[in-house]
Amino acid sequence: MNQTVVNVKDIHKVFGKRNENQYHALSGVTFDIKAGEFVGIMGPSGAGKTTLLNVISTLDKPTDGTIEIAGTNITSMKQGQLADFRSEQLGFIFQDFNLLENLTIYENIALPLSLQGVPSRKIKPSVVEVAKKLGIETILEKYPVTVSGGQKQRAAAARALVHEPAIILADEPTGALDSKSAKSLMDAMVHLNENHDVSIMMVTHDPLSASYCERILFIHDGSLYKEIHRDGSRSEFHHQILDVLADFAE
Ligand SMILES: Nc1ncnc2c1ncn2[C@@H]1O[C@H](COP(=O)(O)OP(=O)(O)OP(=O)(O)O)[C@@H](O)[C@H]1O
Repeated sequence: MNQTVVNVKDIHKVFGKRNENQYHALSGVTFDIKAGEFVGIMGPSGAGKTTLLNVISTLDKPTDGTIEIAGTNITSMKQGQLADFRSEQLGFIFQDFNLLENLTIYENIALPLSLQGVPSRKIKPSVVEVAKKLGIETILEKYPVTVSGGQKQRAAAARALVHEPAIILADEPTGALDSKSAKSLMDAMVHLNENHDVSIMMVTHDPLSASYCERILFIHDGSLYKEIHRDGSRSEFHHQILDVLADFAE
């Protein structure tokens, strides 16, 4: 049986103080992500996707409910412990790459390990290995400004992966990429997921990027609206996704 990497149980998030205008951004969301799964989170604007990602990322606390990541209950952890947990167990990929411009691609990828105090002789093999997995081993000495958007996002993916986190959390990773770079990033993510057993949770608005996932959770008005699995081809799954999104437009 597959191990559970993320267990989200009856999560609520209420913004605003009691007696004021309160907003229920999440209302009882429950789901699991198993080790080695590639799960997409979709839903209309304002549905609660970013709020969900923030509470799973430990960047915000749910008002109620529990979240376990790699067997640890993060909802009961203190701030200091959370920072350590985040840097050891989570890998992040954002829309805008967040690479440091004055560091080389190599130094950017090495950053999570440098911050953890890993000696540099141990860092090098890890950086080279992850760069090979993402096909960017030839640009390691370059600076971000000199490489393409697609290469920057692969470097960001390598940085998210170098410390072997329990899960990669991606927020609109293809949002700033042209369609060719987006396709090659999604191919790279599928390769990591299928050949290296990397668990990924990705929030996206883009049905084509989402079609690379194995399973999509649709959030609507702070609740889980629907869940679909990919059984056939990617193009069939793409159509299934578009059908669910059409429900929201009605
Ligand atoms: N700090 C906050 N204070 C009050 N309301 C908030 C706060 N953060 C988010 N919200 C509200 O919670 C709801 C869910 O927001 P969220 O950003 O999670 O949606 P989303 O699905 O990620 O939307 P988008 O696709 O537009 O990014 C929105 O109505 C938003 O206005």
